[in-house]
This record gives sequence, C-alpha cells and structure tokens, in this order.
Amino acid sequence: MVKVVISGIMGRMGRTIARLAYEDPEVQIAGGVESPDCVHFHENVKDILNKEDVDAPITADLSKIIERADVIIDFAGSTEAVLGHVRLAAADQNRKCMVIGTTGFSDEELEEIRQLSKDIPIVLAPNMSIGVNLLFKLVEDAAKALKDKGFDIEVVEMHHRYKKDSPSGTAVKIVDILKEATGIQKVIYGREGIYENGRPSDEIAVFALRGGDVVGEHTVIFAGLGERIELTHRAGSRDIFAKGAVEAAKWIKDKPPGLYDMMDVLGLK
Ligand SMILES: NC(=O)C1=CN([C@@H]2O[C@H](COP(=O)(O)OP(=O)(O)OC[C@H]3O[C@@H](n4cnc5c(N)ncnc54)[C@H](OP(=O)(O)O)[C@@H]3O)[C@@H](O)[C@H]2O)C=CC1
Ligand SMILES: O=C(O)C1=N[C@H](C(=O)O)C[C@H](O)C1
Repeated sequence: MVKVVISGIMGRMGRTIARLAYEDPEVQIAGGVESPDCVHFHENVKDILNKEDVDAPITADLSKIIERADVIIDFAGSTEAVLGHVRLAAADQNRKCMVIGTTGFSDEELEEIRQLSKDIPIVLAPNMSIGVNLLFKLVEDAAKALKDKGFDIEVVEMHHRYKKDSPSGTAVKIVDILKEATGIQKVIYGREGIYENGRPSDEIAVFALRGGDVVGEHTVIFAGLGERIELTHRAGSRDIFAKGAVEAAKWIKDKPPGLYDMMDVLGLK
C-alpha cells in the first residue's frame, strides 16, 4: 500500500488523479494540497470524491500533512509551489518520494530539483501517458534515421485554452530529443516574415496552438522533398496522464534517491 498526498488536488489533473487513486486497491489517499485561494472550498478529499470511506485533509500547507504520505504527487499549477514542496520533501526530517507532473519549470528550478533528487527519489515527467513516452522513442529513432537526409523538422502542439505554459512541457522534451539526435541547436517558436533563400535546414520550428477543451496533441513532422512523415499523439482523456502518475507513485516508493522519468517507470529505456 502506498499513501499519497495529491498537490493541486482541485485542478483538472488533481481531481482525475484522486479518482483513479481511489479506485486503485494498492493506493491510499492521505491528503490533498491546494492554493490558499482554493483551499476553503473543500476541507477533505472525501468531499471532492463524494466517498465516505476517504479521510484525507486538504490544506494549503504541505508541512501540516506531509507525515501522512509516502509519496507526494504534485500537479500544482505553480512551479514555485512545487519547488517549495520538493524542498520540504527532501528535508532531513521528511525524506518523502515525489512524482512531479507540473510543467513550465525554468532551467534554474530544474537544476534545484536535480540537486534535491540526491536526497530523495523523484519522478519528473512532462507527460505521464504510455503513448507519449513511446512517441519520444519513435521521434528519436526517426530523427536519427533521417539526419542529414534533407528533412525539415517542425513540432506542432495543441492544448485547451486554460493552459498556462507554452510550448507544452512535452514539446520542450521533444525538442531536447530532436536536438540531441540531429545536432541541430537552433529552435524557433512560431514564424513570421520572409525567407529570401527558403527555410533554413538547420532549425527546428515549434508551434503552440491554444483553444477550446483540447486535452493535448503533439505532432512531429519530418518534411522532405516528395515525402513527409508525421508522428502524432492525441490525448482523448486526462485519465491517461493520471494513470501514469498513480503508477509512478507505486513504482517510486522503494527506489533509492535519484531523478527518474516516465521511461524508467514504464520500462521503456
Ligand atoms: N505530466 C503530465 O502528464 C501532465 C502535466 N500537466 C501539467 O500539470 C499542471 C496542472 O495542470 P491542470 O491540472 O490542467 O491545471 P489546473 O489549473 O486545473 O490545476 C492546478 C491546480 O493547482 C492549484 N495550485 C496553485 N497553487 C498551488 C499551491 N501553492 N499548492 C497546491 N496547489 C496549487 C491551482 O489552484 P488555483 O486555481 O487556485 O491557482 C489548481 O487547482 C500543469 O503544469 C500542466 O502542464 C497536465 C497534464 C498532464
Ligand atoms: O496542461 C496540460 O493540459 C498538459 N500539459 C502537459 C504538457 O505541458 O506537456 C502534458 C499534456 O500534454 C497536457
């Protein structure tokens, strides 16, 4: 049995994770964390799930309930808040595991998470679905196979109108994979203006579309002269991410300190 505290519990992902965690016999929901603005709406996860057999207090201050948890699953809508939670989890008196799904971290924030993972096990992944983690592998294989063969690379993602960060964390990771596989280092975000000599081959272009209720879509296009390959993942439900987060919490419970990702959890490495 793994006891989880879910941070960002009243958000789109937090509620979905709570529902799937409740349904999993190997998981016990021990508490929830919310923003100070939101926390007064519900005092207990039982009110969110409408289940009398849940007893899991919701607070804006993780330190008040951290001792109840084995693992903190963090999908808070603030990277500063998540970083604060990682510091608390890594403190000597706590040493709790973390599963982090929040995206949009700065390089400095990521470096601090990397340092703190020397003390506690952390799964950090911008996308916890099986399909997208397989897409990462397919993109790497395609990019290596097509390197220096005259294919232009474009990345397109689309998400719902409420998403804060652009491009998505998944697109950022795809770009990292493409840079490593191809050696191309120049990345442009959107496009406007004139190419006197046509599109340069030594750049990767990224387009972030936002609108409506799109759960999440990512396409990597390899466009050559006379042929085009497109690798696409479309999320139809947030359950795919939440399921991954719950699996990651079960997986990380007994792992040694270190920084892990979903490819580790899914055995895709
Ligand atoms: N890794 C993955 O597989 C996936 C990652 N994501 C990422 O997860 C994050 C959340 O997405 P989503 O659920 O759609 O966003 P939501 O805005 O629906 O939820 C975020 C929640 O976090 C709350 N929050 C804000 N500050 C704090 C705090 N200090 N402590 C605890 N909770 C806080 C927000 O409250 P308030 O509204 O009051 O600010 C809100 O309820 C995003 O970064 C998104 O990109 C999303 C899907 C999949
Ligand atoms: O905010 C979202 O909704 C999503 N965010 C993640 C990201 O930024 O990649 C994953 C997923 O695409 C949904």
